[in-house]
Amino acid sequence: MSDPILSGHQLTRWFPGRTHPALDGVDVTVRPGTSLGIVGESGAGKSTLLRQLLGVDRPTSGEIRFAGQPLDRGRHRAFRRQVQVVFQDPRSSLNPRMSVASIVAEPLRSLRIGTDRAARAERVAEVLTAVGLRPEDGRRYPHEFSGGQRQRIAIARALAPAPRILLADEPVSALDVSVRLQIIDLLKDLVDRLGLTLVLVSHDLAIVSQLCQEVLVMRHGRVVERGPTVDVLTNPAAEYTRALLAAIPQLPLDLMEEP
Ligand SMILES: Nc1ncnc2c1ncn2[C@@H]1O[C@H](COP(=O)(O)OP(=O)(O)OP(=O)(O)O)[C@@H](O)[C@H]1O
Repeated sequence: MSDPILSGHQLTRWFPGRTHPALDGVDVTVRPGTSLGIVGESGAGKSTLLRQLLGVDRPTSGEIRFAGQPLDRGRHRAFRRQVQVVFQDPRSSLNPRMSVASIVAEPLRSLRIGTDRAARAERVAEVLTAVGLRPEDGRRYPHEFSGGQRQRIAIARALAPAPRILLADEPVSALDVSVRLQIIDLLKDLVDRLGLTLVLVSHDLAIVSQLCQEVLVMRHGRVVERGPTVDVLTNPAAEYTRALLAAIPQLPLDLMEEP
């Protein structure tokens, strides 16, 4: 088995004024080329865990390691290039005053990738095409796009610096039901095509079952169950997982296939 690319060891996170920790001794291991889903109800600690893996929030105790090294000095350039994120709501994550091309090029500028404007413009056109938009869409502004297209723009921005790891926090839950499947299919396709490592937070086990090989079930800041998604969904060990499963109207038909 390959070494983890990203891992968290005994992560605990207390927020001031709270009587319980948001994370309580969580271990998580992400191996290159795999996909991990983090599920649980609202308040379980999923987003807090993702923010730790992204290095934007520090654990009260415990350690994040990236490529075998502790991330204790903060997010160094290689980390910021290789670990990118897509958030839930593209409306608030895209600056309305910037053109799509500027938005997508932003990580290239801040990470000083690409020597000149022409090289950056070429990369922007490339990633817009990869997410199903047109290079000329770069001249337009976020409000001119639908919710699903705006999430495609956010995904293009995340892909621009050619990351190895894509973190996604509820990437389809702000979208109309009709476009959710399109974005799930796009993520699936990109992960396969680019060999990305995916860590996906979702309250929805059905979405995790479509995108992730492994799943980690959280409750009250702790991991209650983990394992291959197919095993956890077809034969859940924890009562809590069974309750989450019972809340899904119908599991996808392809559940038994490898995602
Ligand atoms: N900045 C903060 N200050 C205080 N408490 C916080 C903060 N961020 C999160 N919490 C608390 O930590 C706990 C875990 O929150 P978190 O957002 O990680 O859960 P979640 O599983 O992602 O839920 P949701 O699906 O609702 O986002 C909750 O009790 C939440 O209120």
